[in-house]
Amino acid sequence: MPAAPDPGLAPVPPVVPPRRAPGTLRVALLGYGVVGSEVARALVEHADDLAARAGARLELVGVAVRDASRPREGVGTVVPADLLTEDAQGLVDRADLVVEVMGGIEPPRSLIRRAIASGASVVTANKALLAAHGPELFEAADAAGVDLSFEAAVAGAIPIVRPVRESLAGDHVRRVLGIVNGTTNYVLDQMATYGVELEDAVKEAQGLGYAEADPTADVEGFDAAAKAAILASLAFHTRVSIDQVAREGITGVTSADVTAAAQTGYVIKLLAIAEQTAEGVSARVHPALVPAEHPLAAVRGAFNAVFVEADGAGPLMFYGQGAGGRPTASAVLGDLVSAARDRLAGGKGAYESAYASLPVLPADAAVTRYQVRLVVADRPGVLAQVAGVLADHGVSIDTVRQAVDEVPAPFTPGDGSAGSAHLLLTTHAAREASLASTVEALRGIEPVHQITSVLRVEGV
Ligand SMILES: NC(=O)c1ccc[n+]([C@@H]2O[C@H](COP(=O)([O-])OP(=O)(O)OC[C@H]3O[C@@H](n4cnc5c(N)ncnc54)[C@H](O)[C@@H]3O)[C@@H](O)[C@H]2O)c1
Ligand SMILES: N[C@@H](CCO)C(=O)O
Ligand code: NA
Repeated sequence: MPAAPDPGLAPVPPVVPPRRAPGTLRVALLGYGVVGSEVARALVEHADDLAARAGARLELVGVAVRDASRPREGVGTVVPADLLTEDAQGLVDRADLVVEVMGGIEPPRSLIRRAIASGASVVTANKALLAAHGPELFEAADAAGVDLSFEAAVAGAIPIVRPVRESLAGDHVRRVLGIVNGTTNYVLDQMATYGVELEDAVKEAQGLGYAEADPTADVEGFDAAAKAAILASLAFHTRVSIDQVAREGITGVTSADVTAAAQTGYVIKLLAIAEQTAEGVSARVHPALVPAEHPLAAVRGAFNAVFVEADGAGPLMFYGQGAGGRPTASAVLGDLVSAARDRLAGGKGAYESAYASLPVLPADAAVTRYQVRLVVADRPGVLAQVAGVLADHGVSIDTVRQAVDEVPAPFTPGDGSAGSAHLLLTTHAAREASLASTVEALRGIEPVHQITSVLRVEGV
């Protein structure tokens, strides 16, 4: 009788069927601007590495632009000129993977739907589109069994979508505080560091390729609001759209505010905030005072950072470049390689979960602390009168400072009239609605000459 085979050497049947021979996946690129040109460059220049990582060659089969005859850097040298086309639909129809870096709602929305319907996976950097029409696109991608990936849409190069969606899928996220717009962080930093005026700093940010085509989207907080909606949806497994995000941009921030913040131990940042409370989810974007010692205060220039607080993990901070062609292309290419791998493995990757269906709270339900600067008559009893107004509205004072010699202008920008004093009140946490009515009431009392600024305080 032959000896029984040694179980240690017995052939083990393959559990996973062998992968099909590496082939080629056709990549359509929609848009050849700041981001698209860098994606195209990498696809051409790093083709061998990308093929080895993806498991198939990622062949750039076309680049959709508005005007294919216009000369463009890299076209004819890095990227063959005959790849440029004005027929985006025709290009989508002959692709396995579609990269949308055009921006705007249409035609990207229709093109992405068309790609999904034809069985292609999609990578997009388009936060405006996802924040407005994400659910319909995710549902279509789920139904078609294809990926719709968007790491570049939130905080550019920083891996944040994947960590929140996948690495934290077993935890309970409570709060996300993000500096998610490079342009406004650059502007506020230039104002704080060099005393540059807001408009001049915006022009510089445009020149550096950080700003959206219409920089109002950055300065007025729309771009950050789109990212807040996406982050809130991911973090809380629910759906939040951009029109549910309370939004205030940085145009009301003066150089006096920036200087006063520095003098009182704060930095002004435009924050995207997503929070879950017992009542639901709140998402908002506004300038805020961040304590100088908070990690977000150290985020300079056009850099982005997202601070996440989760029950199990505790505080986490994700930091890096949130804008610019190459950084953003890095996130797009990471998604592209993942989508290619998923496709070769015969399925789709991680998908969005919105099972929680949480109510999204109105703007005036947000609870935070405030710093109010005001100019009042300098006479006995005024402080008590001001404190009384706050008490009447259920807003509790944490600290009061009166401007004295060691805190010179611009902490004291008042009306310059004799006999006025400059107060700085910091409150305990209060509802936005209570604070708004408090400020209204303060404006109505005689000893208050001027309310110089009202800023929310976050990260304390
Ligand atoms: N620039 C950044 O730092 C950055 C960072 C993250 C995300 N994004 C997002 O990436 C996307 C692209 O941004 P960008 O800065 O590269 O923009 P861009 O304006 O520099 O480039 C857009 C490109 O799309 C093309 N295009 C636009 N509409 C078209 C149409 N209807 N038909 C054919 N082509 C069209 C333009 O010709 C151009 O080539 C946007 O969604 C943006 O929000 C940009
Ligand atoms: N305009 C955006 C680009 C990145 O989404 C910014 O300034 O951050
Ligand atoms: Na990102």
